[in-house]
Order: sequence, then C-alpha cells, then structure tokens
Amino acid sequence: MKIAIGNDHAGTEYKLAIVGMLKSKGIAVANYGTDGTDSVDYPDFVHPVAEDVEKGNVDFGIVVCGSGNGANMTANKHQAIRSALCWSKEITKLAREHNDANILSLPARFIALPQALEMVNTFLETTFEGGRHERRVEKIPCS
Ligand SMILES: O=C(CO)[C@H](O)[C@H](O)[C@H](O)COP(=O)(O)O
Repeated sequence: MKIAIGNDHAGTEYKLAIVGMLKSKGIAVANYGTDGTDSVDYPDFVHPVAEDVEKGNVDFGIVVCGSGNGANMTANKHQAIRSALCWSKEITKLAREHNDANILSLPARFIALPQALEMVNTFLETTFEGGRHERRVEKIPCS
C-alpha cells in the first residue's frame, strides 16, 4: 500500500506522527509537506496529494489542516477525488463504506492525536460496501 500525505503548518505535528505510524507498518508514504511550522498555504501541499491519487500513483491520500476544511475543499476540486472531512472513527468508517472516499481530511486543531491515528487506521482498513452506494457515488461528478 502507498499513501500520499500533505498538510499546512497547523497539521505538521499530526502529519509527522501519521507518517511515523504508517512507516512502522511498512506502508510507503509520499510526503508532500510541509514538515515545518512556519505559516504556509494549504493548497500548495494538498494539490500534489490529490494529483497522486487521481493518477493512481497511490492507494489513498491524507490531508491535514487546522479545521480540515481548507484541505478538504482543495482536494475535492479534483474530478476523481472524494475527500471526506472526518472527526470521529464512525464518520471515517462511513466515509469508506458508503462514499468510497479516497482522501481523508483531518482537522488537527479539533481532534486529539490518538484519535487522528485511530481514524487513519480505520480509513485504511475499511472497504467500500458497493451496492446502492456505488450508484450514488457514480452520480457525484459534474460533467
Ligand atoms: O484552511 C483552513 C481552514 O479551513 C485551515 O484550518 C488552516 O489550517 C487555517 O486556516 C490556518 O490558520 P492560521 O491562523 O493561518 O494558522
């Protein structure tokens, strides 16, 4: 499995912890930064993640900013992306089961780090249910 990950300054601490956890599990990571805490603009670090997911270079993307909204909005501008802003394990599970989300957006300033790590694991371990949800997901893109 390979994951692309990107964040702004508000997400750096969580991103680094997530990268460490993924690597300890033998999961390959494309880290698009930032790895610093100086103020940056989240689109500069989220578009490369979305592009990697769109091109099939990675299995999933993870994006992190303060509220998760800016990163989520940016990722969802890409046609093939279904980025889900998640704040609990249950919402994360549903984002995969019902929405076949291919990017997880985390609000670092509003969730605890252990919760964020648990949500990443849930996202990667949960499969799409298909069935009625497949029809709905197929109707999401605009022409
Ligand atoms: O873009 C955001 C809001 O959706 C993110 O939460 C950013 O991390 C946040 O806006 C950054 O705020 P800051 O005051 O510049 O640190």
